[in-house]
Amino acid sequence: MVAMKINEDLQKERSKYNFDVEELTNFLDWGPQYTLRRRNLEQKVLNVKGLLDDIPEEYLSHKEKYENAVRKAVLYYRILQKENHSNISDEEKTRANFRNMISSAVFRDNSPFSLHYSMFIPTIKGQATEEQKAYWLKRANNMEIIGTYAQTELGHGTFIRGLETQATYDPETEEFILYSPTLSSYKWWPGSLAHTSNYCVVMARLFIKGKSHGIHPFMVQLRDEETHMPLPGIKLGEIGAKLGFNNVNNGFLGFENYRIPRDRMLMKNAQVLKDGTLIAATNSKLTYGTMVFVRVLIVNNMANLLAKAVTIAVRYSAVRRQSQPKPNEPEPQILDYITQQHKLFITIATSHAFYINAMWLWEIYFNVNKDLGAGKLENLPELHAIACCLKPISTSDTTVLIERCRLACGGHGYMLSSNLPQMYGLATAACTYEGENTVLLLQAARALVKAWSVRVEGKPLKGTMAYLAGTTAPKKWDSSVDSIVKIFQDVAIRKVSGAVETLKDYQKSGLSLEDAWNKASVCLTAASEAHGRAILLSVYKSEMDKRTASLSSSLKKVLLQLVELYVIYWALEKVSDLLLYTSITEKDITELQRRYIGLMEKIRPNAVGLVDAFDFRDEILNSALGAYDGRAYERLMEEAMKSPLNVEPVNETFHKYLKPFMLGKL
Ligand SMILES: CCCCCCCCCCCCCCCCCCCCCC(=O)SCCNC(=O)CCNC(=O)[C@H](O)C(C)(C)COP(=O)(O)OP(=O)(O)OC[C@H]1O[C@@H](n2cnc3c(N)ncnc32)[C@H](O)[C@@H]1OP(=O)(O)O
Ligand SMILES: Cc1cc2nc3c(=O)[nH]c(=O)nc-3n(C[C@H](O)[C@H](O)[C@H](O)COP(=O)(O)OP(=O)(O)OC[C@H]3O[C@@H](n4cnc5c(N)ncnc54)[C@H](O)[C@@H]3O)c2cc1C
Repeated sequence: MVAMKINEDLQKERSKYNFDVEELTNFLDWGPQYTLRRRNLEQKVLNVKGLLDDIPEEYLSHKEKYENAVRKAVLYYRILQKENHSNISDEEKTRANFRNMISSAVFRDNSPFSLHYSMFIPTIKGQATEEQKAYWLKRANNMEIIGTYAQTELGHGTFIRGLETQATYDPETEEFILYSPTLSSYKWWPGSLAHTSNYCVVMARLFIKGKSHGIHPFMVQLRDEETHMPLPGIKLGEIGAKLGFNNVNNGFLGFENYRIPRDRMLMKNAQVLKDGTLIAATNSKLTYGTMVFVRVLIVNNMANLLAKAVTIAVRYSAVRRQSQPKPNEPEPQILDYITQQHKLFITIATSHAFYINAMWLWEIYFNVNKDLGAGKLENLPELHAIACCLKPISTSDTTVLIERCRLACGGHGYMLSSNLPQMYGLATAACTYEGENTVLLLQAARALVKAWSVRVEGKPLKGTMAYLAGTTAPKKWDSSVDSIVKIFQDVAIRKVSGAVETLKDYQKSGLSLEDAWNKASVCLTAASEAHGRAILLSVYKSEMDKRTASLSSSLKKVLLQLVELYVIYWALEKVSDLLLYTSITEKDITELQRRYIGLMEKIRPNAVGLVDAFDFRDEILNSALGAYDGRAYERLMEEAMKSPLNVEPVNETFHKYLKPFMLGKL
């Protein structure tokens, strides 16, 4: 094997760590056994020939990009499918996949099968009867069929109750007739829908004997299994080029009186009997189950995206030298600039905070899911409320921080070969999909307003809302990490009480609840954000205290420095709230700022170690700037040479246009 030549600056950085990188990797992976599993899977995938692109995706046309993505998806998912067949529970599978990012070695812009795994299979699991599962899950797991989740329509994404696609039951033939009555009722957006899937779960409005019974899921065959032609009555196509997700084959779908048998309605929660009798679900929101599952997944996914982005930006910042602050001294590594550390170290800490919160959220999800299996629904609203805070906060923070990582790489960060712009595209999509962020914060606000009325009635509050029973009196400032975390709860109490007051005031002025809600909605989303931040901070702190107990003291110290950095960063970001609701003074704020700078100095020697511990192989980073060896300039040049424009020294446009133009002939 040829020894890898490592950039000297990076080599020096790697001699400075004061913790064990492998120990941190194991910690982030949820245990060493999962590190091993992840690495084995990565190796298996990377051993497959033809999976990695010779020509970068971005030089392909829209059509070629899709075709190349499908070619790779087939090779890639065959391996994944074998892994998923191994005999482990969903809970175990989740842990094993927690930091699985190998797909980003294969696709920079997501995959045409991602909806099959992230939504189609989970919907069958969550919405189908045992009998339906036995049939459909087997086919889906074997990838005999490829599916997607078709909910959003041209006219409605957010407002599910406004969906127009009709599923009318015909008791004569025991069939549902699917119909798209308007242009706005066309399904629009589902990934894989355009040319990849041959089946999908369609969310449609159920009509029985002329009466509407709300939205229900239906398993629908879209294409002939042999020829892949759209079936008669199905209108399918692709929605066109997007900011990102260009491998994902998002499509549109309309129905012209398309008939499906009765047993194609997924009937775990609600059933339509042969004679058209409807047995309604115990809770109509059970139909929204897949969305909750994906919202939970997203927090973990954002932690992974951030980890990748910051690995690239920190390694690049260690090899990049710029400016000359001290005369006659060499140009410093840009990582030594405090402003650069301010951009990057919070990104490392945020990734940890999201990992820890995602682990915590997964446990809640699995417990609630077990309860649902036993017919117990009482913890579902809380899970929904938490997901409606953490999904928006994690996606919007990730979007901001990936952009910050890109800016931290200067001009080179603007190159697609850095992979940072594509990661931005993936993160910002998540602010919209699976429930637009503002809309979800407003859902969480409903739960908070309800909780407030429970408090007013003097009844106990449960779980993540229990702290809302605390006093609304101004808080004495105390700068210990534990106290600041607690103060974020106090800020949330004040914001919730303020939002409820605003809402009530508008109602008292004569507005309807709906109009008052609309007028108070900026305060309401701010209250939800504050509640979400309070959860994020307290879970990060308390879980880290718990989980680091068994770690070496050196690693524990580094991890707790990041917790402190995160807490102080947010205290400074939200200083206006602290000034409003606590006794914090200008002197306290200056002290916090100094402490924040001091922490960055402590973290600085470990910066490269911290990102190395994310343990992303170069293929996964897929970036000219972030490779382990730090040869950023060489790779930028290698990538530039892949540009199709560099194939010939003179482009034909010279003869066709430039020359005649310069000679005044054009
Ligand atoms: C295991 C293996 C692991 C490995 C797995 C494999 C790994 C794969 C790799 C993974 C990588 C990860 C990345 C994935 C990539 C994905 C790609 C992109 C996918 C993008 C897909 C999409 O983008 S797909 C469409 C999503 N489209 C929405 O997301 C619509 C939002 N819109 C709403 O969601 C509703 O429209 C909205 C607003 C609630 C109002 O709904 P509405 O009008 O019916 O309700 P109202 O407002 O009237 O009422 C509200 C009352 O309902 C209660 N409630 C409402 N929802 C509830 C719920 N879910 N559960 C319980 N309760 C609920 C609430 O708590 C209120 O309760 P209360 O009344 O007591 O206050
Ligand atoms: C990359 C990508 C992939 C997707 N994949 C799928 C898929 O596989 N399957 C699928 O079914 N769908 C998919 N979607 C669709 C996605 O779920 C919707 O776009 C999303 O739910 C937002 O709905 P919308 O587009 O109707 O936005 P709108 O609801 O129209 O939002 C527009 C604006 O209106 C505001 N707004 C809307 N309602 C309210 C309200 N009640 N109060 C205050 N403000 C409001 C929003 O905050 C936003 O600012 C995908 C979308 C994207 C971008």
